[in-house]
This record gives sequence, structure tokens and C-alpha cells, in this order.
Amino acid sequence: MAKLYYRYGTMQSNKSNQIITTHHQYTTQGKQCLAYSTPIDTRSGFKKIKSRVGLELLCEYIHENIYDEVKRIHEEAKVHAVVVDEAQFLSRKDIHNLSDIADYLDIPVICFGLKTNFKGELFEGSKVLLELSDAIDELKTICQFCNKKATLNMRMLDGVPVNVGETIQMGDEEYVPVCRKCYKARLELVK
Ligand SMILES: Nc1ncnc2c1ncn2[C@@H]1O[C@H](COP(=O)(O)OP(=O)(O)O)[C@@H](O)[C@H]1O
Ligand SMILES: Cc1cn([C@H]2C[C@H](O)[C@@H](COP(=O)(O)O)O2)c(=O)[nH]c1=O
Ligand SMILES: [Zn+2]
Repeated sequence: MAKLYYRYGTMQSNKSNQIITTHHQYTTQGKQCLAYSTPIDTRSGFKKIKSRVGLELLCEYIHENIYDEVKRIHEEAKVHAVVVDEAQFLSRKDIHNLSDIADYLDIPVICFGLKTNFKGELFEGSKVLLELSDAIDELKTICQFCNKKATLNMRMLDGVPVNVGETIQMGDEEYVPVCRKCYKARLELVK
């Protein structure tokens, strides 16, 4: 039976790079792999996944009829895998639909995304993925301030760490990956 995978990490942990290389691994073997992201994050351009290394991949956006769409494509030509970027922004219903693709169409679904927001709290999509995924892997990078593994994302406003504001706010330089100790040295975690 196909699995629902969740590969999570902080910002800069190689998520977009890995989704693009995973897609490449399937397609260079002649295996159809469908790539999706969310319309929330348009930093890379319209319907595009872009990694910091410079790799780019065209994608579609997740929508409420995603299960029917993948089923229709799969009936025309076998789909070997579905890959999803920015999965933290998906709703509970979206993740349920993705799990149906694994369970009823027998197609592996590999989701990449952040675990927590800049306040250290789970995003909705991340929470449901942690609840439902068959396999969960952490992608790693290093804390901005020390040499430990980064586990949190710190939002910077004019170079100053902040822990208040809207949860969803696009950006690159506005965030840095940090370890818990370095986060606590600068900000209070939400209690
Ligand atoms: N010029 C470069 N050469 C090699 N690696 C790079 C370069 N620029 C960025 N990276 C690496 O790319 C990774 C971030 O890639 P990306 O997939 O965009 O991250 P994420 O999607 O998790 O935010 C980091 O590990 C960073 O070190
Ligand atoms: C921590 C955090 C991040 N975001 C946004 C910022 C970026 O646009 C994306 C994540 O991009 P990645 O490089 O692919 O990891 O999410 C946000 O809106 N709120 C947050 O708390
Ligand atoms: Zn640190």
C-alpha cells in the first residue's frame, strides 16, 4: 500500500531542493510524478517551485478536488508519485484528500513543509501531517547563532527578532533557522 510521507524542516533545510530532485528522479526514469504547491506562497512565481540553489519546477496548486484530478490523470497514464511543497499551508481537508490518494489510488504522496511557525506553534497542515503520515522525516540545517541543529524559525523585523504578528507572512530574509536555546535567548516561546 502506498504511503503518505511528511518531510519537514525549518526554513533553509533543503525542502524545495529535495522536492525538485525527487521529482527529477521519477521523471528521468519515465515515471509520471505530479508536483503541487499552494497559491499562498508565490515568491517563486506563478505555479513554480524554486530552491535557493536555483533549481526550478513547474507545479499546479492544491485545490479541493485534488483527489478527482489525480484519479483522472492516473486513469489516463499511471501516476507514480505526487509531491507537495509548502504543505504547512494546507487545510485538514486537503491533507485528508492527499491521504485518500495514497490509500485509494495507491500512489505515494510526499509532502514537504515547515513544522512550526515563528512562534513555535504547529501550522494546521503540519499538525494533520504529523497525525496522519505513515513516514515522517526531518530535514536538517544549522542554527544561525550556534552550531546546533535548527528546530525553530525566527522572524526578524528590521534585524530584530519578533514573536508577534500574523502567522502567515511570506519572506526569505525575514526568517532565520535557530535552535531552541538560541530562540529562548532572544525571545519568549508562546506559553
Ligand atoms: N549557492 C549554493 N550552493 C550550495 N548550496 C546552497 C547554495 N545556496 C543555498 N544553498 C543551500 O540550499 C539549502 C536551502 O534550500 P531550499 O531547498 O531552498 O530550502 P527550503 O525550501 O527548506 O527553505 C540550504 O541548505 C543552503 O545551504
Ligand atoms: C516560519 C514562517 C514562515 N512563513 C513563510 C515564509 C516563507 O514564505 C514560507 C516558507 O518557505 P520555505 O523557504 O519553503 O520554507 O513560509 C510564514 O508565513 N510564517 C512563518 O511563521
Ligand atoms: Zn543555536
